Amino acid sequence: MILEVYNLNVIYDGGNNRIVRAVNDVSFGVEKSEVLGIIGESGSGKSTLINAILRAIRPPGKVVSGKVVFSGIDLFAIPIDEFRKLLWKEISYVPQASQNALNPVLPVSETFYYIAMSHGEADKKSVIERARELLKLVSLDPNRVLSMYPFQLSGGMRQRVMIALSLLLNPKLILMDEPASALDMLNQELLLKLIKTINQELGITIIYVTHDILNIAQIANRLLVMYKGYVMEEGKTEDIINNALNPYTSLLVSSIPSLKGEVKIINVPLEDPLLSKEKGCPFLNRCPKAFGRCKEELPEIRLVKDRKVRCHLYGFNGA
Ligand SMILES: Nc1ncnc2c1ncn2[C@@H]1O[C@H](COP(=O)(O)OP(=O)(O)OP(=O)(O)O)[C@@H](O)[C@H]1O
Repeated sequence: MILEVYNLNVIYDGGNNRIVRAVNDVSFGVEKSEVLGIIGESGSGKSTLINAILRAIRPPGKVVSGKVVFSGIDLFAIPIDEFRKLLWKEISYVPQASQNALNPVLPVSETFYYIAMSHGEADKKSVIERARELLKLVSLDPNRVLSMYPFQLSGGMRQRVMIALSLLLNPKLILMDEPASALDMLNQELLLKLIKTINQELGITIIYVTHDILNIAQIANRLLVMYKGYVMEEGKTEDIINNALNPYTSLLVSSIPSLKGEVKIINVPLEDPLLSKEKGCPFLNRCPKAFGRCKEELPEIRLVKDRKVRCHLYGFNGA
């Protein structure tokens, strides 16, 4: 395993007992060289989970408990400056609003150099040489792009520059938070192809966070399905797409028109964020299969063959 997350709990404390439990007892592992897709609708805690792994939760947010281990290193236990040394070099991050993440007053070449320099790579010539290679890899023309400022690049180009930047110091793991969300269809397709190349040809492990199951199903080896901060199901992409076990996952899968031939309209209003520790299943109010026990008891995560699922339908002897 390159990354292991154990029993992670993150809250946002809004005062007056308004506590949002954004990440609830989340545990999972990521194998070296795989693409893990983390999927869930808006507000399910995906970004909070990624930010927690990156030690980037700020007040009113708080990591209440949990442990994250990267290549044997306990990420929460090391001093923050040791942790920062791992960023870009070992773990890179492509943020959700990646289009706005580039420094607006620096040309692209200086951004590459700044990041390399802040990690001890002082030879500008070799940094720019590497930047050229990477820009070519992401299908951009280095002769044009290196001297351009972010405002001169289109959204799709900026996104690709960010991905090139994330590769600059040869990381082993890249965390991507909704990288395709602001792109048009064509750019989304190009991005997915690029992520496949990065994973398969460079052997880099990727965690890809999204609400778009159609996109993620094309590139992820495994999926982790989140709802209201809970992991509802985890398994191989193929198994989940062909035979979702949790009713929430079924709902997500049935929204893929090209795979299932129909689009189900979910006409149940979205719920408020989770404000208190719930008694029953987090999906109770929207679940077509809910029964008595679902109201009373939060289902545990159970192993069903090689799948993990949180649902009382699978509560007895892993049946
Ligand atoms: N700074 C904050 N203060 C209070 N609550 C927050 C804060 N950030 C996130 N939350 C809440 O935490 C929960 C999880 O949010 P999060 O952004 O992690 O979800 P998400 O799945 O990434 O959603 P999206 O795809 O919209 O980014 C939501 O209920 C959200 O309202």
